[in-house]
Formats: sequence, structure tokens, C-alpha cells
Amino acid sequence: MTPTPALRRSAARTLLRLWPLIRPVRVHMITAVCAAVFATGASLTIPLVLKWMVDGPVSTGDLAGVWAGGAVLLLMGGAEAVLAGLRRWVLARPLARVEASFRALLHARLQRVPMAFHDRWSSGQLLSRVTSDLNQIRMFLSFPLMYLVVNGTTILGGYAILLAQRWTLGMVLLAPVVPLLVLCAVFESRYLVASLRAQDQSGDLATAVEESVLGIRIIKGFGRQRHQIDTLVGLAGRIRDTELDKARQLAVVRAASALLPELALGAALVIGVAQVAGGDLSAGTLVAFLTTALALRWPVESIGSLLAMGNEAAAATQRCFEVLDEPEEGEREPKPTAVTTTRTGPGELVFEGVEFRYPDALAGSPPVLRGVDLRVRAGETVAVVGATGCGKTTLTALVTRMHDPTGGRILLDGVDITDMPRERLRTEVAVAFEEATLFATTVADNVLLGGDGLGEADMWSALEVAQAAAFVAALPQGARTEVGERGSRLSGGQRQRLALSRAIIARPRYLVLDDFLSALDIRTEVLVEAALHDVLADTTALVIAHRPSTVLLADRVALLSGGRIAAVGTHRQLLRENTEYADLMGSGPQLRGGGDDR
Ligand SMILES: Nc1ncnc2c1ncn2[C@@H]1O[C@H](COP(=O)(O)OP(=O)(O)OP(=O)(O)O)[C@@H](O)[C@H]1O
Repeated sequence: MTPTPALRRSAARTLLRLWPLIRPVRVHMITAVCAAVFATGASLTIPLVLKWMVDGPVSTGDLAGVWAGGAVLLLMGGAEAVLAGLRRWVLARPLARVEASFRALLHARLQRVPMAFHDRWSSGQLLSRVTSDLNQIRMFLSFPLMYLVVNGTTILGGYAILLAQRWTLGMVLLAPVVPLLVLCAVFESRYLVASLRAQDQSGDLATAVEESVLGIRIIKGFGRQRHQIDTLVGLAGRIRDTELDKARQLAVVRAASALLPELALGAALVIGVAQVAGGDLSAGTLVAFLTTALALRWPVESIGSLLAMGNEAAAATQRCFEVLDEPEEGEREPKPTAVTTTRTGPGELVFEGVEFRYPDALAGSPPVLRGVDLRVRAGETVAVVGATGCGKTTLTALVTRMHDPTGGRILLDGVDITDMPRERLRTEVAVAFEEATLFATTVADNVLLGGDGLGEADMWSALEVAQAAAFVAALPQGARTEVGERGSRLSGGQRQRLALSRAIIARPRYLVLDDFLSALDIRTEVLVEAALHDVLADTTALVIAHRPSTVLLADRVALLSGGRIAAVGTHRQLLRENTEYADLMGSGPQLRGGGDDR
């Protein structure tokens, strides 16, 4: 998906948004610009020295003057080289710092934006912004920006010298400026759009590559390699077309900015030679004039390429600011209501008329949750059961404020969760999902992520509860074993048990478990559930259950149906009294053997 909105700003205005980031290195930037301008000044002085030499010492045979002129030329050349080196040296480190701090800013924002943002954006789009776009911005700041300033100054200074030397000839050289300016203006707006398109398409390609790498088992399993290759080739083809379009646009500007000044130079040369022949102009002045004009060739020719790089940087800047402009989670919270109508106490989790509709839900579709009322008492475990797609996972996501309810409220310890700082909410409530997300680090790092200030002992006791201690101990480096990207070196059941260990390690007061044992065999599941009973004794827990065996973990069961809690009771009660529940649960032997009134 490519969520880039229509372009609203010009490239220059977009680039100006970088100023707060560049501000801390402005002294370095100004120093570098000054060095570059002086270097150019030195190079522009050379034709003037030449004029002096041709009209003076050379024509009069003054050898000492020729040596002096040569020495000045050498000095100017040396100064130009030293100043160019100084510019690079002054900028390298500060710009690397700017890139690093911009990247940190983007990364921090990605952590703080609401889940709805991540639902909307593909990973490849985000990845390309944090990597290639930032790189493009740094390159623009270190080279093209500098040269836009320097070459702009050179062109202005150069043309001023040309006009001063011979204004009629200068006007001939100035003739191409108007058509070139018009061409550059048209080019700027078109190239910016094409750059944005190319960068968005690269993001789409990154997403497709990521999906094909992560989904390689499915692709191979279904023999869909050809299809996948065709998809990637199609996406790469779109990028190629856009890049060719950019190249065509750039070629026109480059050709025009090379050809028109050349024609003007040719015309000036003919007129100048005629004037020298007619005695209206000194040979030295013509040499100086032509040398200056030649010195302006590269600055004029380079403008097209520099503008192109500026446009690409502007597109990259806009894409990065699309992320940075996204409000953080806390920024768009509705003002929380402090009054509680429900009488609720510590340790209780209460849903009060909770409604929820996904922001990107199809128009006209009903809300997923349409008035959920449920009270989970302190220390109680309530299983939520319902048909697939009825909104169970959505309900759990609301407890940790991955999304905020669009109606009603959720109370924790009697406090509306929108009243609580998110940090506090997320230390009170721990979660484990069916899709056990592990990070590409060690077992220990993954489990210890569950809380602050926890040690090895906490980790091993959490692993014991999740029946993971034995397999972790048997790993080559025990808990120090790397689990691979997304835990790829572990089985699905092992990943789920590590995710459960992470959820319970800090002994949270509230636990939200979403079908967290689905990948376990029945024997291991029974063992995990038995150990969990001790943990859950002090914990208020909401458990999403698909399997009858998970339901047995709960004190009570709530049936979610039609966006509401349709029935609450013990497992046996519901099995007897509610046909929808009985249908959902079936009547497996383990249910019948449920022991007490569960
Ligand atoms: N990010 C999303 N954007 C839009 N709609 C969504 C989003 N996530 C889920 N839905 C929709 O919300 C509804 C409820 O989804 P949810 O995952 O909560 O169901 P569930 O009861 O947990 O299903 P299952 O038992 O299959 O896991 C579904 O119709 C689903 O299509």
C-alpha cells in the first residue's frame, strides 16, 4: 500500500521542513558554504589574472610579470583545492549525526503512533523511509544543496563579471536564461511527482520482497515461485518505467542546459572575435571573457542534475514527514471522563457499553463491538468464546489500548483506562497472542522483555510455568541461544511458550491471553494450564479461547456474539443453557470430564 497523499508543497518548501534538524549543524553548513564560495571565487579569479597577464606582461615581454602571474594562478588553484577539501571535512561528521538523529526521531515516532497507523502502512513503505529516504536526504545535504548554493552564486558572480567586462557580449550569454528558467520550473514540479512515485514504488517492492522471504515456506509449499517472481518482476517493471520517465525528463533539462549556453557562447565568440578584429575589444578582455564563460559551463550544466537531486530529497523528506506528522497515541485521546457510574474495585476489569469500529472498516459495515458489558472480578479468569471473526481479538486489543473504543469505556481498578498513562496501563496488563512475536535475539532477551529489573531467576520460574524450561535448557547455549528472525529457529509451540513466559514473568496484575496455547499438544497444554492456575490465582485474566481445553482454565465464560456479550456463566452452565455456546464448543470428552462446575 502506498499512502502518500497528493503533493501539496513545492520542493523548496518541503526541504525547508528539514531546518530544525539542520539547525544544530548550521555553523558547519555555513562554514562549508563559505569554503565552497571562496573556492569558486578563487576559480573565477583565474580568468581575470589571465587577462592581466595577456594584456600586460605577455604583450610587453615582462618575464617577471609572467612569473608573478603564474605564482598567483598557482596560489588560486591551491586555495581552490584546499577549500574544497575543507568543505568535505567540515560536513562529513555533522551530517552523519543529522541522519542518525532524524532516523532516531522517525523510529521513535513509529513506536508511538497508534496501531491503526501500522494497520494502514506496509512494512516496506516504513522500511524504505527509515533507510533509503534518509540516506537520500543526507546525500542531498552534503553535496547537491551545497552546490546549488555555490553554483548559483558562481553563475550570478560569473555573469556579473561577464557583463562588467563587455555588457553586449554578456547579454548574448544571458539570452538562454529565460527559457532555461521556464524549463527548470516545469521540470521541478514534474520531477518531484515522479520521484515520489519512484520512492513509493520502491517501498511497495520492499514489502513484496519481505513477504516473499518471510512466506517462502508457503510459496514453496504451494509451488507459487513463478507467481511470486512475476509479481516482483511486475513491481520492478513499474519502478523501471518511473525511473525511465525521470531519466527522460532529466535528459531534456540536461540537454537544454548544455546546448543553449553553448550556442550563446558560440555566438559571443563570433561577435567577440569580430570586435577584436575591428579593434573594439582587447585580446586580453576576450580571453578573460571566454575563460569566465567556460568556467560557468559546469555550474550551468549541473543545475538540472542538482535540481533533480533536490527533488528526490524533497520527495524523501515528504515521505519521512508523513510519518513524523502522524499524531502519537496520546495526542488524539478524547478528554477522559473521570466519573465512574459502575461500582468497581481494585483488580477488576470492567467493560461498560464498549463499542468499536475499525477506522479502515468498509463503509456501511457494522461496528465489530456494539455494546460489550462484562465484569472480570479481581483474581478471576474469564474466557471469551465466540464464532470466528466475532471480535474477540479486537476486544483484547482494546484493553491495552492498541485501539481506543469508539463508544463506552473500559475500567481497570475502577479507573477509565483512557485516564491512565499508557506506560502504567502497559505495566499493569501483560499480553500473549496466538501469533507469538519473538525478536531476533536470545531466548533470555525475549523473555526479559516482559518487565523491568527482572533477573535470571524470574526468567527460569516463568519458563517453568510455561513448560519451556526443559527445552530452553536443552538449546545449544541455553537461554543465551539466538532464536532467529521472528523466532524462526523454534517451533510454533516453543515460540508460544516463550511468549507466555514473557507475559507472566513480571507477575502482572492483569493478563490478556489470546488463544495463546493453540500450537501446543494436549499433554503440554494441560501441563501449562495446571502451572498457570497458580499464576492466575492472583491475576485478573481475560483469556480468548477457541479450544474447549482452554476454556477449562477459566472461572467463568463469556459468549461474544453479535458484537455483545450474549451470555456469561460457567462452562457447564452455558453448555446446558446456551445452544450457540454448545454448538461452538462441541462436546469433546475433555469437556465432559471438567470436574467441578466449570
Ligand atoms: N485492522 C483491522 N481493520 C479492519 N477490520 C479488522 C481489522 N482487524 C480485524 N478486523 C475485522 O474485525 C472483525 C473481528 O476480528 P477479530 O480478529 O477481532 O475476530 P476474532 O473473533 O478474534 O476472530 P478469530 O476467532 O478468527 O481469531 C473481523 O470481521 C475482521 O475482519
